[in-house]
Amino acid sequence: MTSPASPSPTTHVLQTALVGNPNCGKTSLFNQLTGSRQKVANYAGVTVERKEGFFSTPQGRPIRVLDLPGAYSLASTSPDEDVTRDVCLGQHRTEKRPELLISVISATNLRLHLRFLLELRQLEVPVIVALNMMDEAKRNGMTIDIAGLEQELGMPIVPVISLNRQGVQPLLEALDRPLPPPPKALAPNADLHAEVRRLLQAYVTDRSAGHARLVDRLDRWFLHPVWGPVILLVVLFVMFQTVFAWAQPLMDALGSGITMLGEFILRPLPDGVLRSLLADGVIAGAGTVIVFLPQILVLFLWILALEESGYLPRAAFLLDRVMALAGLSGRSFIPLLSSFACAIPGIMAARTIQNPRDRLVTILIAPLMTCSARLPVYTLLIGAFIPHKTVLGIFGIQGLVLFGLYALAIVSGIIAARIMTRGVKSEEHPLLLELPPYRRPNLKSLALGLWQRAVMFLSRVGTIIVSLNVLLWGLSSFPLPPAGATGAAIDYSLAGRIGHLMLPIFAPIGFNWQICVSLIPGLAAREVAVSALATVYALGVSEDAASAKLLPLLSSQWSIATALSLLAWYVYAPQCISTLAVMRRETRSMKVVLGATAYLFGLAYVAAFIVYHVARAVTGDA
Ligand SMILES: Nc1nc2c(ncn2[C@@H]2O[C@H](COP(=O)(O)OP(=O)(O)OP(=O)(O)O)[C@@H](O)[C@H]2O)c(=O)[nH]1
Ligand SMILES: [Mg+2]
Repeated sequence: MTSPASPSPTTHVLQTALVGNPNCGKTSLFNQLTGSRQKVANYAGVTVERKEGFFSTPQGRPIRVLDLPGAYSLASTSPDEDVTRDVCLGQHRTEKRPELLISVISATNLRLHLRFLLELRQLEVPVIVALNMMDEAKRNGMTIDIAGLEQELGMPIVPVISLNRQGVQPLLEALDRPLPPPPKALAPNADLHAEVRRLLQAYVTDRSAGHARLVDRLDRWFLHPVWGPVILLVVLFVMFQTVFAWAQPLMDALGSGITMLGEFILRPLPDGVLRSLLADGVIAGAGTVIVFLPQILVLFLWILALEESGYLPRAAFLLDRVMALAGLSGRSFIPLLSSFACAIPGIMAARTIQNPRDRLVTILIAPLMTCSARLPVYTLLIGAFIPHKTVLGIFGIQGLVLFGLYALAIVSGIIAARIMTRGVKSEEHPLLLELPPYRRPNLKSLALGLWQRAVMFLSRVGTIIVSLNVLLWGLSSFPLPPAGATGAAIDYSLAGRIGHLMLPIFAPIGFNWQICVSLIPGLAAREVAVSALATVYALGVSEDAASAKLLPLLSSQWSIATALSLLAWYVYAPQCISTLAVMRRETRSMKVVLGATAYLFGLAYVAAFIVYHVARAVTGDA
């Protein structure tokens, strides 16, 4: 990654690294300095890898800065903290030891953060202290004698607010001054806790009691043994209801827009291969997936707001007992929760788990958590087969079914983890989780986060989805049917034949050959199954494909048992190459990847089989 100020090769580039406790604002500071947009959220353990960036000071000094995972001390206990320790001690495989450490500490949590700062003194590397979150400190009525503390610690301290560029200006100016000398190391047997207490007493006046009371009052509700879980359930429930309710009008508008655009593009084209490629391959494929953008954005609006609010670690704390049912600890909660956005960051977040067994099991069940790529498949099938009605006046049945699919995945994950951890005794250690302050989500960063998601989704549609779909279109259009053939052309194509060949395996779970065809490109990425179905069905019908809507087609051609079976398949099937690749990278074991693939496909098949046959018995379908 390069920032606007990539240095010229001849000048010396100062090597620096941001070091500090988790959640003190290192990545926020990194983003302000370098203009990048790395992930920031209000809980410990967001950054799990080092990230590099470049910038220059107001006087033009070129600087390379590393954003490091948060650590509580240099005695690392998990794979993410290893990176920080190795870089600081100069033991990292590829990173040289930084010439300057920028120690980030939060003014609102000095008791914890000063301890790590004191530990850095033994490194004998120059340190500049970025005293972050000065806005909150001021709001809470804290006063800090910066000059006094600076003198005592022997390191320059600059107050910063990492929420905007202006707030980090003091640090930029400090970086223009000559490097400070390395601070003097403390005596090897010094009591760091006692030292921190002394420093706080001498230099900090904390009047944030009122603020602390507010946090306590909120925690009394959110962490309450009965109300806590009730609130969590209500939050999740409302979230899934709104995914349907808020997004629907936008999806309808987007759908009509795409149909109009398609007609506009296709009108001048004569019948033939080009028209079919555009209509059945590109427009039917990309169009059917793009309409899901509003739903994905509503889901992410919730996720981003929850991440920033400080609520997530509280939910993890509440669910510690539920996680114990799975043989795991609350530590696995955030990696698993991240997997609801996408399993890839979820699997990477498992680096924050110290216990290797818990880490592996978390990685293995992360793909079961319902990632956002499943949403198009779920919504399409729910839209086609589940009536758009409400029960008890307010709960949409469609939202309920969606909630049910998420719940099924969670319950399955717990059972799978339970089985995997059976017989292997976990070292019992109590859950130690840092509860961050509550914070009102910042509208600008929410908007920015949503924008990034939208760009990511659309570029996925524009690249992987369209290209796979064009490939599928080719396979479904050629070879052309023999002269005088009567059936649909796709029956004679390569894809049609492959679909028919696969049928004996999938017929017992109610899949038809069209679904079989869509499963193949759907192996690369889940949403592709939707665009692939659109193409296969568009090519199979005689009227103009752009007007052939997938939803009514499915509801008229599939039985509800088939639809439910496919939904069950999608709860489990590991249809995402990138997830498997990240699993391989994080566990460094092909055996784990193959095992995970086998167990997930096995589960998918069994679940689809049961659902199909039960649904047929219930609906009286022949
Ligand atoms: N009010 C306020 N909030 C801040 C400031 N700097 C960061 N934050 C918030 O603090 C939280 C943590 O920020 P991050 O930048 O993700 O922290 P980090 O140190 O990189 O955390 P890890 O990667 O988990 O170690 C987020 O909610 C930020 O929005 C600040 O100066 N003022
Ligand atoms: Mg970070």
